[in-house]
Amino acid sequence: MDTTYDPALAGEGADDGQPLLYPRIDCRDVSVFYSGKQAVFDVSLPVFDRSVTALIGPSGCGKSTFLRCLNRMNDTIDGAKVTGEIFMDGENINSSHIDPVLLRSRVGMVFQKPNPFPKSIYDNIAYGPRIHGLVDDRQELDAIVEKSLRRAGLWEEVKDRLGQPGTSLSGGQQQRLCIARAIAVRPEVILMDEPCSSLDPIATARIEELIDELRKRYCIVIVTHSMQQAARVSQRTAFFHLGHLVEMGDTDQIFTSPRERRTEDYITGRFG
Ligand SMILES: Nc1ncnc2c1ncn2[C@@H]1O[C@H](COP(=O)(O)OP(=O)(O)OP(=O)(O)O)[C@@H](O)[C@H]1O
Repeated sequence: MDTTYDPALAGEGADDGQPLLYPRIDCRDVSVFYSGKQAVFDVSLPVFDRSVTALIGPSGCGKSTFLRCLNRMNDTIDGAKVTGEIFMDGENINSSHIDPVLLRSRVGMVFQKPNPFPKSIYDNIAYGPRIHGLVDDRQELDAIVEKSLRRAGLWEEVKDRLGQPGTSLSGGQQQRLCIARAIAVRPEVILMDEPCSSLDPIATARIEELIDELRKRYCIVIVTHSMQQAARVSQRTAFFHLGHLVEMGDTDQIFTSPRERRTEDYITGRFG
């Protein structure tokens, strides 16, 4: 499928029966500094809707730092400064009138290590919809909890133990719980920072299947150390090196015929 970025198509549906593919997020000249030291350099890239974008590159190249720009998580880091523009549905998310807490409900995040709240399975999911005022009564809340757990592929495993602590689940189940928690507040975008790095191969395969299912509804951006994972789950791949975006393209193209020598060297294991 051709996903070449065309600003003229932004916000328009495809007319060929293919999934809607337009930039949900458009990053322009994004740089990040930690206490004045630059970690990300002038990165411009589109992030398409209803698809998975993988950020790959050697350790320390700025993948996680860049990911955190997309929901302003760098705001929470002392000394971090972000410049450039990030448009989401045409609005610059760094504008002073954007409420970062609301933004983070639209742009959910799943971390490396599953981090369920010290609450029941039910309350892990119910917490977000409650504080964001998304529900009027218990019935509606029950429905959101069930729907989110179903979408995260966890419902059948936990429906009879919703009152038990989220931390009583296995690592893979906890990660699916965290994904369900992100989904519960009806995000448009889901950011995942190495979501499988603490999981065994079976739990990893389960999360990868889930990501593939979720991409039909959401815009997903994933940081991964695993090139195999990027190749399996993503449709677009961005390769970072030393804080620079070296190359971005359709995942097939990046892995079979990269344009840049540095990308080729990385994916063929010559460095990294
Ligand atoms: N909170 C921070 N304070 C200061 N420097 C930071 C901070 N977080 C990251 N950095 C620096 O920014 C650069 C990019 O780090 P980042 O974690 O984004 O890279 P990464 O590609 O995600 O690495 P990894 O794959 O190892 O997780 C590194 O030089 C790192 O040391």
